[in-house]
Amino acid sequence: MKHTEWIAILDYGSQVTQLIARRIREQKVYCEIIRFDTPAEELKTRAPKGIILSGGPCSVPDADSPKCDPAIFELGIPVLGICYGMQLTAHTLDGSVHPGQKREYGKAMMKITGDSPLFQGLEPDLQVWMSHGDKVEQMPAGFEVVAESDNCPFAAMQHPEKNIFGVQFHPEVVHTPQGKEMLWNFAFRICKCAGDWEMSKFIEANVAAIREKVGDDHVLLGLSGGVDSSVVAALLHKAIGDQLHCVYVDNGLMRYRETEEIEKLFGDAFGIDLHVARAGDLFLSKLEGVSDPEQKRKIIGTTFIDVFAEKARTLSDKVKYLGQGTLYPDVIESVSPIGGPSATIKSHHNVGGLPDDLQFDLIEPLRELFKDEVRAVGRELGLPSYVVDRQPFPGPGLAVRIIGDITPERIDVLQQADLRVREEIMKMDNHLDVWQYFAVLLPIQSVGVMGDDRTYENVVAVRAVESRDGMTADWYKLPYDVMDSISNRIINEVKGVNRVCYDISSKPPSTIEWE
Ligand SMILES: Nc1ncnc2c1ncn2[C@@H]1O[C@H](COP(=O)(O)OP(=O)(O)OP(=O)(O)O)[C@@H](O)[C@H]1O
Ligand SMILES: O=c1[nH]c(=O)c2[nH+]cn([C@@H]3O[C@H](COP(=O)(O)O)[C@@H](O)[C@H]3O)c2[nH]1
Ligand SMILES: NC(=O)CC[C@H](N)C(=O)O
Ligand SMILES: [Mg+2]
Repeated sequence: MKHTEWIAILDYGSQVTQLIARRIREQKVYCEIIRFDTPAEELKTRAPKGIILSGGPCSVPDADSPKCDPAIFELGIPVLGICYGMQLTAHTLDGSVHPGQKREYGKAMMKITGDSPLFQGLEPDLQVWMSHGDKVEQMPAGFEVVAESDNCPFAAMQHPEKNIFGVQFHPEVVHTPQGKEMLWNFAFRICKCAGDWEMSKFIEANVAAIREKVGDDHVLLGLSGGVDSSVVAALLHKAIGDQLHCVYVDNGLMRYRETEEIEKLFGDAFGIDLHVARAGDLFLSKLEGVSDPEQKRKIIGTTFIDVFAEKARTLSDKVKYLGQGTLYPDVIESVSPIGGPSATIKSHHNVGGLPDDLQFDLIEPLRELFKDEVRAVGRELGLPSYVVDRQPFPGPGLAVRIIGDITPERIDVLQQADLRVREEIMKMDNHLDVWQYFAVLLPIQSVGVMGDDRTYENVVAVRAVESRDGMTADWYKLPYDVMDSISNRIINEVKGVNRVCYDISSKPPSTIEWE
C-alpha cells in the first residue's frame, strides 16, 4: 500500500521500538520500523517526512555495534535520535560517546534549558524515563544542549538549522508522561506532518489493492471467528465478494459450542460463503500421546494446512490465494537483525508453521497493523462489538491449555471449566478491560472432600490478564467475589475438578498461555 506521508523508524534493537511506532500512529501519522542500516538513497526515494533512530542494547563506541548510513543526516529530512539513537547521532557527526560506568535506569527529573520546537508547550521541569549506561560526552559541531538532568548534562540536544534532535531519555514510554507531546511536536511542528492516516483510508486503499491483486482468482480464508480473521473476512468480502471462500476448521480443540456459534454468526449475518471442516478426529488422532508443547503446535500447524488444501480442492480450481490474519508484530520480529534471530519462544501455527511447498500465494492485508488498529478497522467495516471485542483465542486452541496428554475426556472437563470462567467474568461491567481470560487444565490431581467422601481429582488454573497487544501482560486483579463465584461454580458444577488456582504471573517473564 502507498502512503503519502510517513515517518521511518530505524531499529537498533530496543525492547520498546514498537512503542515509538504506536505513539506516532496514535497521532494519525503512518510509520514503519525498518532496518537500522537502510541506505540514505532508499530513504530519499521513499521520502519519509522524518526519521527516528531507536534505542538499542549495544554500545555505540564498540566497533561492531550497529551503525546508520551517515548520509541520512544530509538528506534534509528531520532526524530524532532516542537514547542509542542520540548517541549514534553524536558519534556519527564527530561528537563523542563515553562508554558507561554508571547505569541510569528509571525515572529522572529533567530541566529544559534551551528553546526547542521539540519541547514547545511543555513545563520546564518534567519527569522522564532513562535506561542507559553510555553518555554523550561531547556534542558534534553545531549542536546545542536543550535539557539536562542530574546525571546527564546532555539530556537533549539539537542542531536547529539541520533539524536534528537527540534525547537521552525515552519519550515513547508512559513513564515519560509528556513524551507523547514531544513526539507530537516532532511529527507536526518539526516534520510538518498533516496526520491523515485513518482507518477509512486504509480500507479504501486496501480494497482497491486486493481487487487488483486477486483479479479473477479465488481466495480461501481460514476463518477462526477471532478478531483478525473476521476483519480479514469482512475486508476481502468487501473487495471480492463471492470470490472469497471462508473455511472454519473445527479441530476438536475449540471452546464449548464454539462451532455452532461461529456457524450462526458468520453463516447468516454477513452473507459470506462459509464452510465448516469437521476435523476433530483427525487432529486428535495426530495428537494422541503427544505432551510436548512445541510438538503439539507443529502438528496442529501442518494439519491446518492439510485441511485447507483438501478443502480448496473441493471448492474451486480457481483458488490461488490463502488469506491470513498476520499482524504487524509478527512481521517486525523478522526485521531486527541485531544479535541474530530472536529465540523461538512458541511456534505460532500461522507464521513459522507454513510448509515450504505451500501451494497457495498469501494474502495478508493486516500485516501493517497492530491489534487495536485491527479492531478499529473492524468497527469501521461495521462489524459488531461481539466480534471486534472478542478476546484472542490461539489457533492451537485448548491443546495448549491442557498440560500433558490430550484426551476427549480432558477436553470436555476443560471446556466446562472454561465456560464458567468466561460466564462469570462477562458479568463484570468492565469485562472489556480484561484482555484475555481462560482456564488451564493441569496434569496433576489433588485430594479433596466432597459430601463426606474423599475425592482425588483434577486441578484447574484460572488465567486472566490485562494487555494492549499481547506482547506484555499483567495478571488481572479480579475482584474476590468474582474469583469466589468462578471457583464455586467450577468445583460444584464440573465433574472431575476439586481444586481451582489463580495464576498471578505477568509476561514477561511468564507468557499468557501455559504452553
Ligand atoms: N479454527 C480455525 N479455523 C480456520 N482458520 C483458523 C482457525 N484458527 C486459526 N485460524 C487461522 O489462523 C490465523 C491466526 O490465528 P489467530 O488466533 O492469531 O487469529 P484470529 O483467530 O483471527 O484472531 P484472534 O487473535 O483474535 O484469535 C487466523 O487469522 C486464521 O486465518
Ligand atoms: O493464533 C495464535 N496462534 C498461536 O499459536 C498462539 N500462541 C499464543 N497465542 C496468543 O498470542 C498471545 C500471546 O501469547 P503468549 O504470551 O502465550 O505467547 C495470546 O493472546 C495467546 O492466546 C497464539 N495465537
Ligand atoms: N536504551 C538505550 O538505547 C541504551 C543505549 C546504550 N546501550 C546505553 O546503554 O547507553
Ligand atoms: Mg484466534
